[in-house]
Amino acid sequence: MKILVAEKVAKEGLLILEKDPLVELDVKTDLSREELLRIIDSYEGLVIRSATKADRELLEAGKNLKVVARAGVGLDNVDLKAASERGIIVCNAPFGNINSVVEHAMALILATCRKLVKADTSIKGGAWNRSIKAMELKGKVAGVIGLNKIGGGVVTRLKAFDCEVIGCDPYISEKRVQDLGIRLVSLEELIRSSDVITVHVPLNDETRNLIAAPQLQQMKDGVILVNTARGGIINEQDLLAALESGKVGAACVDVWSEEPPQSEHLKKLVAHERMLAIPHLGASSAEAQINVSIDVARDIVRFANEQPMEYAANIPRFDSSLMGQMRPFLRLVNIMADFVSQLADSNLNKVTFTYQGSVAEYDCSPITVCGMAALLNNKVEQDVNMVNAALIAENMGIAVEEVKNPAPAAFANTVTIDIEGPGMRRTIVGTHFEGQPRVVRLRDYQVDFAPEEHMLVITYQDRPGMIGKIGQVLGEHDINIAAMNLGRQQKRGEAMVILSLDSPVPSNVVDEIGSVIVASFIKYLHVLKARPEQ
Ligand SMILES: NC(=O)c1ccc[n+]([C@@H]2O[C@H](COP(=O)([O-])OP(=O)(O)OC[C@H]3O[C@@H](n4cnc5c(N)ncnc54)[C@H](O)[C@@H]3O)[C@@H](O)[C@H]2O)c1
Ligand SMILES: O=C(O)CC[C@@H](O)C(=O)O
Repeated sequence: MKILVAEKVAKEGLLILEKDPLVELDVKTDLSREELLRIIDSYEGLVIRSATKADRELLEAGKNLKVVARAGVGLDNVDLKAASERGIIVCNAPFGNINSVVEHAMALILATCRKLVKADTSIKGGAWNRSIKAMELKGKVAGVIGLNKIGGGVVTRLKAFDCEVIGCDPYISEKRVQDLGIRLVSLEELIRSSDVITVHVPLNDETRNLIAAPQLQQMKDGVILVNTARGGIINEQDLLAALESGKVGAACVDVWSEEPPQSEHLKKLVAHERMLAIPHLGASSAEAQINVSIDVARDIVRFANEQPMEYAANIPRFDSSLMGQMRPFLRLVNIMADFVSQLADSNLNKVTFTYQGSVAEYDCSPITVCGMAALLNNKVEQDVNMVNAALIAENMGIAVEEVKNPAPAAFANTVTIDIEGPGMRRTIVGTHFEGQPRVVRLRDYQVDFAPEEHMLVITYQDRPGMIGKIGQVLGEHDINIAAMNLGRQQKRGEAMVILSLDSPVPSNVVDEIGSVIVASFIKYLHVLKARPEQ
């Protein structure tokens, strides 16, 4: 798998990639956008930081791309929708640089309160200005917007400075707020009451311009504002105006809507005397760079080795503590979907995944998506995976339903896939027994077989000698039967036989068996997903 590392990442991660025999590594960190667009189609993986825009244009040019790894937290420079449509997995390193940014935010809050940069510039200019007045945090109100990883870390540090910390985050749990031990307030209240405001939310349509002229207007006179999250969350033009009017006492910005800042208003903002301007250095500690580089490298190696990735952002995944328990169901549903999709010869209108037993107590969406991917892979030209399965089903007008029933049934846990199309319905029920996937119902027949790579499914009118005839035809063509399962509802009624074979069954042999026993249905299935795991 050819991987392009397009931005500088720490050597610790590169070493991990170099060591993996399945990875071929190219480190090219000085490419222009045009050069990158020209060569990207020869790579299956791309590693970036925040400077490379993995937008639709780049992802479309990367015809062979399978994974884009962002060595850092923010995914705002990656078009997740475009990646998902193309089945490209996007992963990041959501934890590796958190501590670095938390400490950075604290350093900037303190440096701004203490006017340290002004003091430094003044003494370096030969002055001895002891009239520079700082503001203490003690006794002040510090407002933290966004209370998860970085915001939460900033809250804990701020509390050590004896200030009242208040926070705003409409999506955080009560438990998290209790653990942080702060007062949760509305954005309006935070804005009105805080002496210092620090921003830690992602940049998206909801948070772009979260703080603009109307909010700045409601703030306390002389408020201190710090943004280490993303440029654009605080409207930069409005911030400049508020600094100029004196409404904002001082500001510190680490992240910019344009990096590096080029436009006139940004240059003016950078140059403002009460602005501490930083060139996006939140994650630039030695420790953070090693962490994120290792995190993305490990995920790429997992991907190359067909192991579940830890930090894939556009694949539904289990909590890592559940992975061991749930992985057998992924294999089971993969095999069942591969099997049953080959029994359906018309378009699909609806697919229902039913989970019965204790498995239904968990989030089953990763199993459903995995099953949909296996189903659709047999139906469409495009390569379908867990990233694009839901989108492709939606585009094809296939309704996907998930039903969960935790009540115990005959088997500890079962998965049922019902597929429906015009005048067609197929049902398969599976479980795993002693660690092996088994099919326990097909249509309305109770069966019990372990799916294998080569299988024959036949229904016919039950009468003596039929099994012998099937065996004879297969024998004449040197096809060995590995296992046989017979399902029947009543004596001499319709019977279903499912054969596992050691080799493929050519279509002329299928036709011959069909005519010898006058089969009402016969189909050879090549169940690729049932191949033994490596
Ligand atoms: N300066 C840097 O170098 C650097 C490095 C890493 C991350 N970051 C940025 O820091 C920010 C925070 O990162 P994180 O890892 O803590 O993210 P996170 O996803 O862990 O937390 C974000 C929090 O913001 C909350 N939120 C979302 N919308 C909100 C809204 N409208 N109002 C209030 N809260 C809202 C979410 O509920 C969540 O709790 C991101 O923008 C990220 O890109 C910057
Ligand atoms: O790559 C960087 O240094 C910036 C990273 C940071 O903004 C992030 O989102 O993790």
